[in-house]
Amino acid sequence: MTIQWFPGHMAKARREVTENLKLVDIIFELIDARLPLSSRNPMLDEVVHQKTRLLILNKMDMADDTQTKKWIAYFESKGHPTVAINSLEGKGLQTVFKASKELLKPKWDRMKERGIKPRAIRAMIVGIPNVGKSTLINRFAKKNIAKTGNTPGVTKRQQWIKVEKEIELLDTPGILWPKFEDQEIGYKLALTGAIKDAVINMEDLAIYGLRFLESHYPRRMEERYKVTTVSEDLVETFDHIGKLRRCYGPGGEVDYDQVAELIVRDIRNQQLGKLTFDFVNEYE
Ligand SMILES: Nc1nc2c(ncn2[C@@H]2O[C@H](COP(=O)(O)OP(=O)(O)OP(=O)(O)O)[C@@H](O)[C@H]2O)c(=O)[nH]1
Repeated sequence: MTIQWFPGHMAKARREVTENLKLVDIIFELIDARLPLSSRNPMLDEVVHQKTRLLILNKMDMADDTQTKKWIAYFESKGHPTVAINSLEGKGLQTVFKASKELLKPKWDRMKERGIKPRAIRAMIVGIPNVGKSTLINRFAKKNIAKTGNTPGVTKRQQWIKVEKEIELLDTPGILWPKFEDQEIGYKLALTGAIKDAVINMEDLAIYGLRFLESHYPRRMEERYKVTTVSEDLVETFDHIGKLRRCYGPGGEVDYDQVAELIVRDIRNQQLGKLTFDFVNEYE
């Protein structure tokens, strides 16, 4: 699903998240592990206020492991509990449960002290499009299909999915918009498939991708494309890659559109390995 984020849609999305916040004890902020800053919603801090929150770096199978570890340490140092998971294969889900229980223990202890019978922890997922919200919900749901049904006092279309003995998840995630303020973030989101190709110029994106590889993963670029630097004269680099990978037009000349698509596809399909596009040391 690709959403056009007009002001009206943004206001509606924000309103929905704010409404659902009242129903839950904890927010699972789903982030793309390849883009730990660029895939966060710029206003979520404001929307969430004091609500307990767990940062979940999803798609860890596609991200650079060294960077993922650094990002977890970075967020934790800023006071944000953080875990990394792979929703597609259901890896790391136990860390989500464990962290949720730990984070809510003080609240639950207080409830017990006041004689309130412990109930399940209620959670909701919030994240930008394509970050893996539905995949994670399905993963949770399949493990423990029993839906708990409508809870009194809760809008009837909302269902709670029992994901674990003591945890329930709202079956509708909160979808918020990504950051679009700068072009670089746009390119990063496009390289991970979070933005539709139609709104992006493929050649610009491929050039951004190559320059990113040159500065952050030069050895992998060399292995794949047999170049160590991106030439000032981009035609030279495109010609080189085009010949290497046989991207020819009908007349036998290098087809630059094909080259651009190939580079973007290679990056997205992990032909250059596991990549993280936000480098933690650039933000520290
Ligand atoms: N490799 C990998 N792919 C994942 C993971 N989680 C989700 N995906 C893939 O990411 C894509 C988007 O996942 P969705 O679950 O549809 O994302 P969403 O956040 O619900 O997207 P919207 O409905 O657009 O808001 C799908 O192709 C998933 O298979 C993961 O942990 N690892």
